[in-house]
Amino acid sequence: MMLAISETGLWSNLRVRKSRARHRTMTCSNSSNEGNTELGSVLGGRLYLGMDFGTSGARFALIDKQGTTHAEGKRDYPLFMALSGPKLRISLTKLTESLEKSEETMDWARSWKSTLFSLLEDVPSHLREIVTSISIDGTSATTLIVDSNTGEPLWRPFLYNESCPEALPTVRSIAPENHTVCSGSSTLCKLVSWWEREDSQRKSALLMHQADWLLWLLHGKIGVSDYNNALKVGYDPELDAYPSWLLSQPYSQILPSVRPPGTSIGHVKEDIRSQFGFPEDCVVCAGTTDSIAAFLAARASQPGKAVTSLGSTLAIKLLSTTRVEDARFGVYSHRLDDKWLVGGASNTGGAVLRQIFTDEQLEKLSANINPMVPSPLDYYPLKTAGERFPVADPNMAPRLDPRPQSDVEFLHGIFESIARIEAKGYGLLKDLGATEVDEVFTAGGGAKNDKWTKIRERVLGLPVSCASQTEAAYGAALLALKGAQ
Ligand SMILES: Nc1ncnc2c1ncn2[C@@H]1O[C@H](COP(=O)(O)OP(=O)(O)O)[C@@H](O)[C@H]1O
Ligand SMILES: O=C(CO)[C@H](O)[C@H](O)COP(=O)(O)O
Repeated sequence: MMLAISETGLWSNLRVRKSRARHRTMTCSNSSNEGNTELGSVLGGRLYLGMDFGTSGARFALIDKQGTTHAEGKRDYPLFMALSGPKLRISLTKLTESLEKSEETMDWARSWKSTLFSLLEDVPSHLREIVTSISIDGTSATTLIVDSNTGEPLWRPFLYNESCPEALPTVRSIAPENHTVCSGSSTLCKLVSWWEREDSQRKSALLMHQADWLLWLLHGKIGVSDYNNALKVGYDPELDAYPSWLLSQPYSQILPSVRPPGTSIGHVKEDIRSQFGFPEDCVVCAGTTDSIAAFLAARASQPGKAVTSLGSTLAIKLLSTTRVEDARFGVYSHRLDDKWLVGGASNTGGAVLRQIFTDEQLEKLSANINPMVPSPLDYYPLKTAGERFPVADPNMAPRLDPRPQSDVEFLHGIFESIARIEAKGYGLLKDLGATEVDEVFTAGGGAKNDKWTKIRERVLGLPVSCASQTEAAYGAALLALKGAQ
């Protein structure tokens, strides 16, 4: 039995394109998006819906064939606690303790499902009627083990940055040396960890990623993933198949099927279609991961161009003609059509900032930073112990001292230290043989901080600019557009 402690799905930043109003896409340069705003003039009369399920909240973007945004919105994840059985009569103290440990007892699947349907409600109903296709990106390696008959989770989800090092010896014994799955936070380590812990439910179990499961709620064809989300369970996007060393394992029976991102999986289920007023021909398309969606949104198409997602975490993606992977450093390559998105994801990033400063404080303090003067402070900003990239060390400790008296200096030191991690990441990709980076675009909440951008330009020694679009949801909408075509 589930007890919903509180539903805090806050409605924020819903920006609907008003007829005859000028619409402003969410860009760093605040360029406006000129054009006839009459609904009837929506190019081709059809719209494409992308949803991004990030670390701290979810967003949607609704675009037309030309890429013009017609509506966008955001929801924070509501807090559902998975309290069951006699604990229902727990004391307030126990409940408070549970809330404090909310990450362990949070009912994430219920929160994501609730957020999905809240976001669909937030899409203006008159626009929903002309939505042709939908796609979703989710945090990479966020893993659900569900009942293949009902889709109900059999276990709590393993989050993207969760590590299962106890499974590493088994995974290393079957995978090629330094393969992408040879990291404690890989999906395969999470699968092996569950498999070795649970034998009663193996027969009906099915592995799905966060984006796969949310898309399944819309199309109803269980067990379909994409080759970006499936990379970290061991899918080989070059072979376009699971490798034999994985298929020969007993748990390969619970792996999902895999499609290229953006390909149509099927029509929206009838109950969902009638509940939200989607047209009969509305299709649901295979998704991707959040940092790849952010890369797609930036529309960087030449090798050497890169996108740094400065969200709760720091994920870098470099477009390369060569594939590179080395789990010792948390480096792997995603396939993007005929090229490779080489990169990795660090646990440093905005989540550390959010532990210390509010967004308003970040704005105020940043105004007093001189980005051209290097900070002498040498931190390794992490929320908790454990790092994935450019060092794969599940025990790496956060380093955020000494803390200076001045919060401006403290924030400057954090920005500069994260910039150094970013620079180390790009340098590592070059050393491992990837195409050398020549320009970095930025996505995510940190993209709007001009002072941080200047610090990063100085530390990277490269031009750093704002992506024309900064939202992963926009990238997911481009996938939906691709799927419809
Ligand atoms: N002005 C700012 N300067 C730097 N970082 C910021 C600023 N405003 C918000 N952030 C950071 O952006 C992060 C949220 O970015 P977002 O892309 O929404 O994250 P995610 O989707 O990964 O949850 C927060 O952790 C916050 O600390
Ligand atoms: O940090 C993350 C969540 O925000 C993910 O790890 C990020 O998506 C990087 O993974 P991938 O490169 O597979 O997209």
